[in-house]
Order: sequence, then structure tokens, then C-alpha cells
Amino acid sequence: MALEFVQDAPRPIGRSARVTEGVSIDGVVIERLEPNADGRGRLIELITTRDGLAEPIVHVYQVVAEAGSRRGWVYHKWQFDRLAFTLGRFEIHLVDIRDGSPTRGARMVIEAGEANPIRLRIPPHVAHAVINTGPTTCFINMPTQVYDPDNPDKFRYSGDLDDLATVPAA
Ligand SMILES: Cc1cn([C@H]2C[C@H](O)[C@@H](COP(=O)(O)OP(=O)(O)O[C@H]3O[C@H](C)C(=O)[C@H](O)[C@H]3O)O2)c(=O)[nH]c1=O
Repeated sequence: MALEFVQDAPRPIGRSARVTEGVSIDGVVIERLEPNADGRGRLIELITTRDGLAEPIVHVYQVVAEAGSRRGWVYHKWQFDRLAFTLGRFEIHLVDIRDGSPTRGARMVIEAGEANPIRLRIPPHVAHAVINTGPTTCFINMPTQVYDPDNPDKFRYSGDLDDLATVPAA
């Protein structure tokens, strides 16, 4: 007897939408991700070219973040980060330390995670720190460049969240 698999019917799906409110750093992009939930759980598209061009996916990794952990301050010289926060609870701090930027010195604090799933694009030379304010969970990064362990595109500053304004421009 032949097994018959039935194609899913066309269905409406949640689409990401760009957030502009509270975005005070030039080049930072926040996309609100829309979960598609049903009785089995939920599915969230992290990136798609369905609605327009996106830079190619060249490198993707998952970070498991312990409860209360902080990653940053860090900035990248060459890559854009494309971070997806869909689980747990995170606070992402950003400071524009770019010389010549129209928003130099601007700061942003973004709350993201299960209750507010987003994709966040961070340009080079924008310092950032990711703090897990909830239980141990994970987030995804899809940076625009491959990680090179011999020449990591990571420039770190270990001071407090509040004192980054004193760091010389990159
Ligand atoms: C990025 C990367 C790292 N690694 C290795 C290198 C280290 O042994 C270990 C942890 O990496 P790293 O210390 O670079 O990770 P964080 O400092 O937590 O940085 C992460 O969180 C902050 C907020 C970010 O913005 C970074 O983009 C993101 O990578 O994984 C790899 O093996 N492959 C990779 O692609």
C-alpha cells in the first residue's frame, strides 16, 4: 500500500517587523520576530530572504548563557552581529563609540527573549554587552563574517556597564 503524505494547506504566518521606537544608535536594527505557535510549541523564523535581501549566512552559532552571566563589553571591527533572542530574558546594552558617528555616545538598553523575541543587528564599532537576566538559556548569532580563531574580530573592555563613556574611540 502506497503511503500518502499530504502537503500542508497554505497558511498565514507571523512576519518580522522592524522596530523604530527607542532605536537611538545609527545602523542598529531591531526586528520583532513573530512566533508561529500551535499545540506542539512554537516556531520562529530567525532570518529569511522572503521579504527582501539579507546578507548571506556565513557562520551561525548558539551561545548558552548561564543565569546572571554577562558577555561584553565587546565590539567588532569588521563584522555585523545578527543576534536572535527568542528564549529566556536578556538585557542588551549598546554604546556607540564610533568616531564620526552621528549618534556617537548614544546608549541603548534592549530587553529581549521569550516575551519579546527579536533579531538585533549591531554594526562594527558599536560596543555591546549581553546580560542574561533570566534562567540559563541560549541565543543565536549569525554574524556577517566567519570567526577566525587566529585573528578574532573581538575587542574587549572589562569595565562596568556605566563607565564605557570613558573608553577612547575605536
Ligand atoms: C565567536 C566564536 C567563538 N568560538 C570560541 C572561542 C572561545 O573559546 C569560545 C567563546 O567565544 P567568545 O569568548 O568569543 O564569546 P563571547 O565573548 O561570549 O562573545 C559572544 O557574545 C558577545 C556578546 C558577542 O557579541 C559575540 O559576537 C559573541 O560571540 O568559543 C568559536 O569556536 N567559534 C565562534 O564563532
